[in-house]
Amino acid sequence: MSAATLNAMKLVTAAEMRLLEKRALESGTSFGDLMHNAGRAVASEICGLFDSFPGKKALVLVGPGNNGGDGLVAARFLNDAGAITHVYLLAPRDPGDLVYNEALEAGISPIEVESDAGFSKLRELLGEADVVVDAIFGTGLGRPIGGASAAALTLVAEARNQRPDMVVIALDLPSGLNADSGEIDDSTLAVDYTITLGYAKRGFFLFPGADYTGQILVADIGIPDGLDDDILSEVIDEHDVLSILPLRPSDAHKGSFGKVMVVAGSTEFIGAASLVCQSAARAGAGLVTLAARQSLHPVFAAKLVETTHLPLPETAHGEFASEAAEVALARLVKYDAAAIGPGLGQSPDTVEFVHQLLSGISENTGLVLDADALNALSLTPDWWDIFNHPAVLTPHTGEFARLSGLSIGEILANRMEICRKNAALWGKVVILKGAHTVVASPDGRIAVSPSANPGLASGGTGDVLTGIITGLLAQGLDEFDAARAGVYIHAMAGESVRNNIGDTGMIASDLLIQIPRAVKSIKEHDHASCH
Ligand SMILES: NC(=O)C1=CN([C@@H]2O[C@H](COP(=O)(O)OP(=O)(O)OC[C@H]3O[C@@H](n4cnc5c(N)ncnc54)[C@H](OP(=O)(O)O)[C@@H]3O)[C@@H](O)[C@H]2O)[C@@H](O)CC1
Ligand SMILES: [K+]
Repeated sequence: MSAATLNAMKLVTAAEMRLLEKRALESGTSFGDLMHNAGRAVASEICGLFDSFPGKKALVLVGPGNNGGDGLVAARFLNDAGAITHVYLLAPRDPGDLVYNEALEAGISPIEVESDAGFSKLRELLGEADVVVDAIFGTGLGRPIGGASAAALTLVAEARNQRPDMVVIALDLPSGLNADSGEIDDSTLAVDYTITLGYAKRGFFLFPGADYTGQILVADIGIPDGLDDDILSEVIDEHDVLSILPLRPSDAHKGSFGKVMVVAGSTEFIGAASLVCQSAARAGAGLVTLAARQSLHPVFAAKLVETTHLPLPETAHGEFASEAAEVALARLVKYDAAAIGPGLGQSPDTVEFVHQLLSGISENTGLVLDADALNALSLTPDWWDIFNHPAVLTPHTGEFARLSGLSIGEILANRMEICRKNAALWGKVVILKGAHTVVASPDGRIAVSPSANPGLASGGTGDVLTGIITGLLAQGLDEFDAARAGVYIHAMAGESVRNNIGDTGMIASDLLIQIPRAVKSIKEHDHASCH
């Protein structure tokens, strides 16, 4: 979770970055200052990566636009810091270009792109460089990369394979990575570090781009404070989570931490209900009750000893009886939050049961809908016009496709933007699960998980997330806070398991005991950082 160590990290699109730049200029900062700050900050970050920097060999690949301009400034500061610095120009710079002339004055002799296809000079430099900076294209890329720039990037990738010690840095972003969608160009480099200017870009947390950035470092380029209040996307951060976690007063009793009802499980999917109940309790809920069909009760009663039980009436065929929803609703008025859906199945009687529950549930009950509750909703066209209870929806990509009518390809092409738009349309907090899970609020806020853990791609881990969020809702958090804190705690629990056993063979039950440990670690981290 390397990104989690960064301070609250806002995420911008290329258009938002241009807007922030415009605001900075309007508030009196000059573009020259921004570029100077950018190049200096990048050089300073690079120096900090080495125990001793003087004498190191730095190669800066410079493109035609302002990203290349930043590269020229960075080269000057790397030179000042004692590096043997070479600049390789992939396109001619304007003779009147200030930063180009400053580089010349500092004694740097830029090397013009070679006209022969062999790139012998570039190969020679790559054979020796300790650090290579990709300053070819930034947010202004307008078409696929071709010609000398593509060839140069390919040569860097080859050199990097031969000399793994060589450190490759992307300035602002790896050339060819789309700042908004995370799409990449064929020649985009998978770098060791991305030193990004002012703000991290959304595309760093979207695939395939997320696999290309290496560690992300955000360089301060002097955009004045207070200009980014309307930037609503960010990476979920430990300090934010700490600030929203419920307090645990010493004189608490079980009622202090809220009551959760879990409506889940079927003959086929027994385990889902257990995982939700245990996760809600592990997230701190005071009391968890499982409402499941009565014939399943003996199994659950043996397995879930801390949970209380509400057996629901069923038919002779093992389906929910028509009065089952009424029984659940009568009890639900005493509960603070409910999780509905995991492992319920999709038979017509179950769908009818879910519809009855959702149409009768009180506004005061915090609600998390997952799995078969989402599938049941999807069966009603324009379901969001009818079901207007506030709720957290936790779809994976397939469930999101059913809820929205979009194809999986359309969703994967821009998960953040799609999630944001649909959260607004549906009037719900929506969690689009996957690597770098996205949480979107109807008011436009987006929170992204810092974690992409393949170990979590196994059955039941989503049920654990649902339980955690419902447990947090019961303790009084609002939907968006419960969702982002829940996603973060779930990710931390997953990282702990991965650290212990690796990313293969992790099972959802492994996460359970890690939930309170994750909460403890968040609280202790704050304690440590205060002293
Ligand atoms: N925002 C901020 O606050 C600050 C931003 N800063 C920096 O500005 C960067 C954005 O700069 P930018 O707009 O000049 O774009 P950039 O990526 O350098 O390239 C554009 C050039 O490339 C060209 N071109 C495009 N595609 C091409 C292709 N496939 N193949 C060949 N050519 C291609 C295009 O020319 P054209 O399309 O007209 O042919 C144009 O000449 C940003 O990433 C950051 O580093 C800082 O300096 C200061 C503060
Ligand atoms: K770049």
